[in-house]
Amino acid sequence: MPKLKIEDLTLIFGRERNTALHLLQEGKSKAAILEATGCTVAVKNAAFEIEKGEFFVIMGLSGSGKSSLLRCLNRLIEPTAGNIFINDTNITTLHPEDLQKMRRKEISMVFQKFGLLPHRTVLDNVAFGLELQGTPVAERTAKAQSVIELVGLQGYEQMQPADLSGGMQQRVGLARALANDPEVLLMDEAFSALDPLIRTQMQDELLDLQEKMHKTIVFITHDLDEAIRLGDRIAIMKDGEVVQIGTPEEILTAPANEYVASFVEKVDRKTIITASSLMIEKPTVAVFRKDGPEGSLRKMRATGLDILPAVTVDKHFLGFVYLKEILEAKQRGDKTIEAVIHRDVAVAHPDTTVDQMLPFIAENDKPVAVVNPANNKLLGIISQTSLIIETTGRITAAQQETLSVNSQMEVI
Ligand SMILES: Nc1ncnc2c1ncn2[C@@H]1O[C@H](COP(=O)(O)OP(=O)(O)OP(=O)(O)O)[C@@H](O)[C@H]1O
Repeated sequence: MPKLKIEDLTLIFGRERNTALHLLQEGKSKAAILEATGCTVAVKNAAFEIEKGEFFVIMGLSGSGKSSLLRCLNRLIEPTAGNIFINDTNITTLHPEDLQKMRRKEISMVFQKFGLLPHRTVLDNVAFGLELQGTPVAERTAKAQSVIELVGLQGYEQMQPADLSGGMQQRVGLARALANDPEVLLMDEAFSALDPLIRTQMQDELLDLQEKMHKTIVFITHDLDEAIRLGDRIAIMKDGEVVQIGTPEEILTAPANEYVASFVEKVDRKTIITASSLMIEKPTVAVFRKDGPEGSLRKMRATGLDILPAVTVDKHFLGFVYLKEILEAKQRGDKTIEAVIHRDVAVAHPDTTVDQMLPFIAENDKPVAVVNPANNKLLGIISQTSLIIETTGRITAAQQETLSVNSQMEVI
C-alpha cells in the first residue's frame, strides 16, 4: 500500500470553479477557462503514488502549481476534484475533526519563510504543536528537546528566532515539524530562502536525518539540482500538470518533453548518470575461456569487433581479449585464451557514476566492463565512445564509427 495516493486531483481558484471544472473536463485549455470564467486552473488531473519512506520531490517553475498541489495533500486548500489517500484513508471526505486528528498524527509541514513565532523561544516554538494538542509540559519539553538535538540546535533552546541565522531558523522550523513525529513531512521550498552554502549544508543534513527517520517526504523546489540531490523520485510540473515522474537518472536520460529537457540541460550529468544507463546491456558478445583462440576468432569475425570481454561459463568477468593477440595465440598453437586475457582493466558497478569513471577514459579504445558487485558477473559493456560523449558532450568522426560498431553488439 502506498503511503500517499493522489487520484485525478484538480484545483481551481475562482468563484465559478464548477463551471471551470466542466470546461476542463470538456478539454478546454487553461487559458480558455481563465478567459471564460476568470478561474485559474492551478492543478490539473494530478495522479501519482508515493511510497512509505520515499523522498518525493515536486519541481517546476514559479506558478506551475507545486505549492497548490502540496497544500491539497493536507487539505490546507480544498481540492476542487479528485481523491487523496493517506495510507488507506480518503482524506478528501474526512470530517473536520477526523481531518484534524489525521493532520496531528500523520502530517507536518515546513514552510519557506519558517513561520516561527517571533516572541517565543526556540524550545517553545518547537513545542508549539504539542502544546496545541494539549501534551503535558514535561512531555512536550522532553520531545522538543530531543528533536532540537536531532537538528543540531542544542544550546540555542532559550534564544528567540530573530537571534538566529536563516539556516538555524529553518532548523527550528524542521524541528517543530518533527516534534509530533509525523509520518509524512511536507516541505514547501524549505531551503529556497537560504544562501547557497547553507542551503547545500541543509540538504546534506536533511538527507542524513532521513537515513535515520525514514519519513515520507514531499519536498517542493524550483531548483533541479536540489531536486536531483534530494529526490528518490521527482515529479515535474508545468502549468498545473505533472508532465513527468521519474528517478533523477530517468529524468536526465529520458526527459519527457522540451520543457523537462530545458531544465536538464543545465545539470551536471556526470554526477548522476550511472554505468547502468550507459552500458550495452544483456552481456554483450563475450568469449568464454573454454572457447580457445579458434572460437574467439569466430565470435570476433561474426561481430566485427576486435576487443571482446572474456567470461567463465557462468559469466564471471575475467578481462578483455584483443584480436591481434588471439591471432598470435592461434599461431602459437595455444589451446586456451588464458595467456592473452587482459585482466588489468577498468571495471564499474551498475551504480558507478560517470564522474567516478573519468579515470577510465583511456587514449585507446578500451571498453569498461560493468559487473555485478555481488558476484562479479558481467552485466554489460560501456564503450569508450559513450563514456567520452557523456563526459565532454562531443564526439569525433572516428568515435562515431566505433559507436556504431559497438551498437551492433548482440546478445550471446
Ligand atoms: N489563492 C490563490 N488564488 C488565485 N490563484 C492562485 C492562488 N494561489 C495560487 N494561484 C495561482 O495558481 C497557479 C499555481 O500557483 P502555485 O503557487 O501553486 O505555483 P508554484 O509552482 O508553487 O509557484 P511558486 O514557486 O511561485 O510558489 C498560479 O497561476 C497562481 O497564480
